[in-house]
Amino acid sequence: MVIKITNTEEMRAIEAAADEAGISYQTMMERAGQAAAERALQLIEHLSDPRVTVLIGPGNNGGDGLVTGLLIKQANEAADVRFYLLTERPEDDPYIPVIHEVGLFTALASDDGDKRVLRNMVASSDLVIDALFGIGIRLPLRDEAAKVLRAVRRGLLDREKEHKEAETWSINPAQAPSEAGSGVKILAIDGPSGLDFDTGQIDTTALTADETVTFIAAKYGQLLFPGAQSVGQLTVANLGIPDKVKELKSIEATLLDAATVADLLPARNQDSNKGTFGKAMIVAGSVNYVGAANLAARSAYRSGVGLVSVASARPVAGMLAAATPEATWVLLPHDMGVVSDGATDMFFEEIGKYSALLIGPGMGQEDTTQRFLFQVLDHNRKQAVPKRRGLGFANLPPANDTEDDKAEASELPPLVIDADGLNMLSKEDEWWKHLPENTILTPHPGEMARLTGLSIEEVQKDRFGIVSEKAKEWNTIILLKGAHTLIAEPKGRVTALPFKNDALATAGTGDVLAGLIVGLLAQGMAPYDAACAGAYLHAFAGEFAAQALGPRSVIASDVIDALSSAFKALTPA
Ligand SMILES: NC(=O)C1=CN([C@@H]2O[C@H](COP(=O)(O)OP(=O)(O)OC[C@H]3O[C@@H](n4cnc5c(N)ncnc54)[C@H](OP(=O)(O)O)[C@@H]3O)[C@@H](O)[C@H]2O)[C@@H](O)CC1
Ligand SMILES: Nc1ncnc2c1ncn2[C@@H]1O[C@H](COP(=O)(O)OP(=O)(O)O)[C@@H](O)[C@H]1O
Ligand SMILES: [K+]
Repeated sequence: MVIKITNTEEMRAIEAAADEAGISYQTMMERAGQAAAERALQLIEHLSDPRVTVLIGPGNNGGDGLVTGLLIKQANEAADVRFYLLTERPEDDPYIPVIHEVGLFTALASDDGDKRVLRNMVASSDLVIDALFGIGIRLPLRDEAAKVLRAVRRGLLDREKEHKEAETWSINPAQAPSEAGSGVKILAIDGPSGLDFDTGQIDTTALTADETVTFIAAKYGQLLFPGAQSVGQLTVANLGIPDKVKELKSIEATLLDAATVADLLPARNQDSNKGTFGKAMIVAGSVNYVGAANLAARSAYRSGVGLVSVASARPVAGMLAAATPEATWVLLPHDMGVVSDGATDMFFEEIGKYSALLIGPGMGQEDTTQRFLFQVLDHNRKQAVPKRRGLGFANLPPANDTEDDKAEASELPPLVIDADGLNMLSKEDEWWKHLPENTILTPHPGEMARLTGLSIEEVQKDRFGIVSEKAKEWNTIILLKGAHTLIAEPKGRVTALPFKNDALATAGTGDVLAGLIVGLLAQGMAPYDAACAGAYLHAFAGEFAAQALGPRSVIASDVIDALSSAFKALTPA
C-alpha cells in the first residue's frame, strides 16, 4: 500500500471521487470508525473493565467517533463507553438512536455549564477518544470548543494527581507498583482537534494524542510542527479506496513505509565477492573533525557495500585507521591536516574504481578544500589521467575487476554531498550549476537555510513547499533532514519519513546517514531510491537504538550498531 500525503482540498476531492466510485460517505465513515476502534481496542486490551470517553463534535469527525464508540462496546462488552457531545448531533444522525437503544451514557456540553461532568468523565477514563474536529476545522477554535478541551485537560490533570498521590516510593521507579497501567491514553480521530491539517499550526488548547488514526491518506499538517508533536503515533487506514480513483493516484507526495523500502533494496547474490556489491569512496574528515569520516565509513559498510575507502588528509587517516580496520584509505596531500592543492589530481587517479561518492562530512571549509570541491564538481569528465599506484595503506587491486585501470575513465560516480560540502556550496553564486545530474544533497534545516538564503524558521514552516521547489530549481535530489525527513526530486516526487525521534538529535547521526546512502548508491540503487531507503533505515535504526537504550542516551555509534536490526526487520531471512 502506497500512502499518499494530501492537503484538505485534495482530500475533499478524493472523498467525492470515492463516493462517485460507489463508496458512499456513510460507508467511509463506518470503515473509519472500524479502523479507529481497532486501535482503541488494542490500547485497552490489558484492562478488565476499561472506561472510554468519546468526545463528539458536530461534523463527520464526530460521526466517526460515534461509530468508534459503538464498535468498541460491541467488541468488548465489559468496556464502559460514554459519549460527550459538543453540540446536538444533526437530526438525521443514524447512530444516536443506536446509542440510546444500547443504553450508553451521553452528556451534552450545553447541559454541563461548568464542565464538571466532562472533567469527571475524563478523570475516570482509561482512554479518551478525540472526535471533535477533523479536516473541517477553521481555526481559531470557538469558545465552547476551547472550554471543552480545557475541561478535558483539567480532567487529565486530576487523573494524574490521583495517580501521583497513590504512588509508592521505590529506589527504582520502574518497579513502583502503582506505575503499571496508570496512564490514560488519548486516541485522536484524524488528528487532535485544533490541528490545522494543511499547515501543522495547532490551537493551544488541543490535546496531545498518543496515537492518531487517519483515513485514506496522511495530511501535511500531521507531519509539520508544532502540530506533529501532538499527533503521536500515526496509523493510516485506506478505507478500501480503489487505486483507480485518479484524484488519489495522481498525488505525488507519499509517506514512506517499510514494505516499499524492502522492495527497493538490491537483491544479494550468493555467488558474490566484495566486488559484487560496489565500492564507496568517502571524502571526509579534517584535523578538527576526525570522527565524521569514521562514522560515515562504518555506516556505509553496514549497508552491505563491498568496500569503503576514505579519502582524507594523511593525519586524519593516521588517527582513524585503527578504529575502522575494514576501510581502505586514500591519503590526500594536506596542509596542517586540511586537504591542499594537489588533492584533486590524486582524487581523480582513484575515483574511477568507485561506484559511488560521498563528499563533505567533517571536511572543514578552508579555501583549499573549497577549491578541491569545485574542481571535483567541474572536472572535465572526458579527461584521462595517468595511472599511479601505491596510495593509501592498502594498494588496492579492484576486487575481481577485469578492467582494473578504470582510472582512465574518471567520470564521477553517483554523488552525495553532505555537511561541510553543502556549506562550501552555499558560498558560491549559482552553485547548483556545478552539480552533476542526480546529485543527492542532504542538508539539515540550518544548511538548507544557507543554501536557500532563507531563515531556518522559513524553511521549517514550509518544508514540503521549499524542498519541492528547490529540487526543481536546482535540478537535484534534496533530502531535508529532521523529524519527518523529506526527500524531493526535480520531477515533482516528494517522500516523507514517518519517524520523529529525538534519539537522532545527537552529533554524528548525519554522518551515519550520509554513509548509509553512499553505501546503498554504490550497490547500484537509483539515487532517489538510495536516499529514501537510506533515510528510512537510518531513522528505523534510531527507533531500535532508542528502544534498547532510551532516547536520551543514544549516540551516533549506537545508530550504526542498530542498523543491522533495521535491515533484518525489513528483510527477514
Ligand atoms: N477525508 C475522508 O476521506 C474521510 C473523512 N471522514 C471524517 O470526516 C471528517 C471531516 O468531517 P467534516 O467535513 O464534517 O468536518 P469536521 O472536521 O467534523 O468539522 C466540521 C464541524 O466543525 C465545526 N467547526 C469548524 N471549525 C470550528 C471552530 N474553529 N470552532 C468550533 N467549531 C468549528 C463546523 O461548524 P460550522 O463551521 O459548520 O458552523 C462543523 O460543524 C474528517 O476529519 C474525518 O474524521 C471519515 O468519516 C471518512 C473519510
Ligand atoms: N527529532 C528527530 N526526529 C527524527 N530524525 C531526527 C531528529 N533529529 C535529528 N534527526 C536526524 O538525525 C540526523 C542528524 O543529522 P545532522 O543534523 O546532519 O547531524 P550531524 O551533522 O551532527 O551528524 C538526520 O538524519 C536527521 O534527520
Ligand atoms: K479529532
